[in-house]
Amino acid sequence: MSATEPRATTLDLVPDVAARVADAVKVYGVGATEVRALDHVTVDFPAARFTAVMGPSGSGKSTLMHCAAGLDTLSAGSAWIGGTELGTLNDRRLTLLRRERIGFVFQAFNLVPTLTVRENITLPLDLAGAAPDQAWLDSLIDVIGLGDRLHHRPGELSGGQQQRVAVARALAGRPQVVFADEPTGNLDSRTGGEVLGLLRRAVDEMGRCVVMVTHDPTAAGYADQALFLADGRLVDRMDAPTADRVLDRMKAFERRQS
Ligand SMILES: Nc1ncnc2c1ncn2[C@@H]1O[C@H](COP(=O)(O)OP(=O)(O)OP(=O)(O)O)[C@@H](O)[C@H]1O
Repeated sequence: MSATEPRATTLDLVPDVAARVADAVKVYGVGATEVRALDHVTVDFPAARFTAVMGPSGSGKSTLMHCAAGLDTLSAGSAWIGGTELGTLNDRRLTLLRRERIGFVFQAFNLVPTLTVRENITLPLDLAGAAPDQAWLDSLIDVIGLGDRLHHRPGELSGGQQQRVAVARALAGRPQVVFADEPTGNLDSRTGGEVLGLLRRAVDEMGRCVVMVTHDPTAAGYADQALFLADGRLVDRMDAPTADRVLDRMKAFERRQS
């Protein structure tokens, strides 16, 4: 490619990649306070696959997720959602892309307490002025198993039920990718399992790409692949992880670091 040619902004050769970061570097602060939160990380998040991002506290998991989702910008390298490089977008287009192509699930549920379950689920669509796809919404409501609670407020639901609503909200706009940051961090193991089963169904039955940051080997066991970060670097990955294998790998890292 000549120096005068425009930079490529599509990834046509890899259509099955829903999200990607390439040679990603993120530096916070300057001089003595500089922290290299991501240090040349390249990773693909395939379509219709569930990826768990693991690693010790401070290893860069949230930074990776925030930069991949366009909530934060990279210091160097590129982040892509499908064929769109986020660094080429202005703020308005980035906001639209996040709204239309990405769903988010947070540890703290983040539902609006004054709205009903149904209103919370359709909130992103309402804010975007988009017409809901009724058949899709019906199937989501069916999958989360809260059809009899649609007119309840979040305060009348258990934590696990609230997080199931948050997952439905994340999926309501049929996003290309769902980013989930410790989605089971506030839940006991049984309700956590329900939420993870729901994310799994979003991948298997709805073809979504799910990227989940977690500390929990059991949660990672629901994923198709687990990525391991340490000191801002991608140090390992595991296909078809199980809780036991992930736990063994984490112990091995700890032994190596001590
Ligand atoms: N806004 C910020 N300003 C300065 N440093 C930051 C900022 N955000 C994160 N960091 C630093 O970047 C590094 C990676 O942080 P990050 O939150 O991505 O780690 P993490 O793996 O998600 O950690 P945890 O599991 O504790 O949530 C840490 O050293 C952190 O202190």
